[in-house]
Amino acid sequence: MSTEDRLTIRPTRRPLVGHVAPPGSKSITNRALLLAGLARGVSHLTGALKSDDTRYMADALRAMGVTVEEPDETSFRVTASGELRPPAGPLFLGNAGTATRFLTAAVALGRGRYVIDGDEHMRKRPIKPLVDALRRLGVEVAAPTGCPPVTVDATGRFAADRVVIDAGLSSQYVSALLMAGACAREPFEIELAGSEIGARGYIDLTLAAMRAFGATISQPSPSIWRVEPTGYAATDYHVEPDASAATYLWAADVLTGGAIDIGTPAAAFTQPDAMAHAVIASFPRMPGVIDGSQMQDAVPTLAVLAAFNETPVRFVGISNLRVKECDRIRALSTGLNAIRRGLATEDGDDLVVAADPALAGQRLPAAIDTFADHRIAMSFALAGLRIEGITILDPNCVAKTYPGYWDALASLGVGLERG
Ligand SMILES: O=C(O)C1=C[C@@H](OP(=O)(O)O)[C@@H](O)[C@H](O)C1
Ligand SMILES: C=C(OP(=O)(O)O)C(=O)O
Repeated sequence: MSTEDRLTIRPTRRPLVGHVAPPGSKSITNRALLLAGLARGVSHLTGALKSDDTRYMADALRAMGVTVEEPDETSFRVTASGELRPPAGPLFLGNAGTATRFLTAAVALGRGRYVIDGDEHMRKRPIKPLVDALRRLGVEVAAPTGCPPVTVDATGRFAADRVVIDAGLSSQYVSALLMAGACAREPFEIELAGSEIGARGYIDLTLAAMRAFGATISQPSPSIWRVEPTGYAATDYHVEPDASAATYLWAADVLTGGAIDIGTPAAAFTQPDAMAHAVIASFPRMPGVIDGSQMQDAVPTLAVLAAFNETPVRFVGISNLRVKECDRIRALSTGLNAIRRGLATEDGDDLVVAADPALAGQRLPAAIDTFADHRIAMSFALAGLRIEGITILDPNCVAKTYPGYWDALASLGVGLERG
């Protein structure tokens, strides 16, 4: 392993104080990029995230004939014809779940062959429910493993005007169908199989972005959405900061008794992970049971914070953390137990964190395997603020959604040692 592949955090002896703005929201940037790519005309996106996940989306759109320019570090100018042309080769989307799922549905209304592929992690993340739904809509789709690569042979239309989808594994399947739906020829209905869906807030983000690009959606019942066949209108769109990224800064603040100003009040976020702010604010008296289903990407942050809580915390409603960038329940229990054996237990799909405020100030050398998962890297860095000897392996994986994370910690005075 090269020295670039490990980063040791030096515990901070003083409260972290300063101003650090999280980057633009990954979820909203990738929605806005796609919708701008499906619109006819020129859209300007500001406040956007530039990271691996959004680069994969932008490059995929470019490969399909959309002009995506980058006037500055937080803006995109997207010029599109309203059609995604078949690319010359497979679209490689790394481990970007949003780009992979959203594009799979969007290209199903293109004309020709599109191959959606990703890295070895993405090739283990399920997409079968979305593929099956597209097949029921008459689209020729093949995904032999139930995960990418996905080959779509599209004819420009859906053969049916409604589809039922099981979104138990990922809400992104519903968001993908909703965004594609406005480009169908007829009004299009999407119904959830079962009323449960993790992180419904992501569907609300999708609807808000679609409406900003001119779509009309109604909701005849909590589990049915009707999308009118309006297509999309190019527009100027501002992306709010990333709430999941904000959770690390909120947690760093309470862990060090600091005063970190992230520039956006928690109540101003529209993303689901902003719900984690109230839980973080309750530290060191976090609740005994935390339902992570509606703020899934914040669970790694909360789980590492829980290690320093006054009382144990059980995380429930998190089963689909097993099919994120890695099996996050396993990665969290592995990392916490590497710090101190017995600190975390997997109980079925629950994660139980045995809190121990006395961890703070100790030297407990641990090399944290991040499993190439940005959120595992970013959350375990929080442990390093209070415990001496925490080394993050593969720290550059934060580039998926927050390339400036280590610089942000350094700007607050956190000591970081490469190698
Ligand atoms: O729609 C979105 O932008 C997202 C939905 C969630 O995924 P699932 O719907 O797969 O749970 C979340 O974990 C992911 O980071 C972003
Ligand atoms: C689950 C995540 O990402 P995605 O599904 O978009 O790859 C995440 O960012 O935590």
